[in-house]
Amino acid sequence: MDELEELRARIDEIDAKLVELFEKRMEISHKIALYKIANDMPITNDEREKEVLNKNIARLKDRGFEPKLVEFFSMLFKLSKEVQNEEFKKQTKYQ
Ligand SMILES: O=C(O)C(=O)C[C@]1(C(=O)O)C=C[C@@H](O)C=C1
Repeated sequence: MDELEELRARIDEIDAKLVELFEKRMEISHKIALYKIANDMPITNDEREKEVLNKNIARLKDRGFEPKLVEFFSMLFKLSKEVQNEEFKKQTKYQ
């Protein structure tokens, strides 16, 4: 295998793990939506988002990636809240 092929094979392995974890995160976010609906809570919790973001920034070995990680988590929160919003809409439709 030449170098590019090898590097792409490593990216493919990482992507497979990312997809698995992404799907798990979204499923848990969906469960959180059900809890929030049952307990009359809002979708967004800015404090929790800050906490999650800071905890994960602290895990970086190379702080140069911090702006990229901030973007990555902003996208995760956005998609997570979209999943929750879809559930909220479903539940309020027939009430
Ligand atoms: O922890 C929550 O309350 C969630 O709904 C999960 C989550 C997340 O995706 O991490 C999503 C929305 C909130 O604004 C905060 C965090």
